[in-house]
Amino acid sequence: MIEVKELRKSFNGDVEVLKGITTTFETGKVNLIIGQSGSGKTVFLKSLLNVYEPSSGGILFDGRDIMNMSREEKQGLRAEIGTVFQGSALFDSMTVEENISFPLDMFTNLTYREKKRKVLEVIGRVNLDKANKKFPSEISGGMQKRVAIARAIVNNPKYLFCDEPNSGLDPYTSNVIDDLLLEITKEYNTTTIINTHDMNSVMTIGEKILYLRLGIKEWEGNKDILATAKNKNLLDFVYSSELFKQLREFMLENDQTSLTNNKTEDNEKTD
Ligand SMILES: Nc1ncnc2c1ncn2[C@@H]1O[C@H](COP(=O)(O)OP(=O)(O)OP(=O)(O)O)[C@@H](O)[C@H]1O
Repeated sequence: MIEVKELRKSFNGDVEVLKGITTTFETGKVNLIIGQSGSGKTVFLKSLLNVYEPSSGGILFDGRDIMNMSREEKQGLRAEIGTVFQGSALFDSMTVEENISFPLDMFTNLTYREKKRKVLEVIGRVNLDKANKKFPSEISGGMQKRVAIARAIVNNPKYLFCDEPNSGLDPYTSNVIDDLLLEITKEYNTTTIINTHDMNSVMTIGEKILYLRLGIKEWEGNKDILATAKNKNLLDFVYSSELFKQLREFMLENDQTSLTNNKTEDNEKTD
């Protein structure tokens, strides 16, 4: 679990980008951060990772506040975090297998055989068995994402951070990646935090959704209550596309029908 308390971030004492965000991300859940461009999603994610030092507030990784950690403790925590950054950020000159092994080379003293076993295990998990000797330039964008995910989970992380994991992917491949991230979150019991612009992800894997606007937590909830949310800014943002607007109307209509049916059933029971 990651608890965020009154998190603030400004750069060079200038304009405040994060304006006191408080929230909780539970273990074993997929947590999505959404919001317009410039709302502070990346700064938020990088502050949690301590790539940016927060101006004030608290960030507790299962009770351990990163703001009070020594350099060594931060390094220890870093080994517990898997990251999938935009564009996959793979090393072009390394094979798929070597890319995935990288965190094990960096953070562990495992033997060559142990590393190999772990690497092959996650390669199997993300269905890349036939690509392990290939270079990133020889595989598709979707496969590159799967390599990035395999690399992020190879060291059994407690926390998984993903920045726009679907960017540049077609809708089908995006779904495959979403499903994989959800499955991995359950299997590895990670606290998963994903920055996304993908409304399909929001509707399908958003176990928790945090909506940021102008550096403020404007709304939080989950995909099941999104359709009935009342926050106008959130609705304008999420349902800005005609397709999602229609989907919401359909969901609300169905909700209304089921409410009416329930009422009738209740009345019948009392009659
Ligand atoms: N290193 C930095 N120094 C100064 N200002 C920054 C820095 N990084 C981000 N900002 C500012 O913080 C604000 C939020 O940026 P951020 O990248 O977090 O937005 P975002 O919600 O992730 O947008 P997008 O969806 O386009 O990626 C922007 O106004 C941006 O200019």
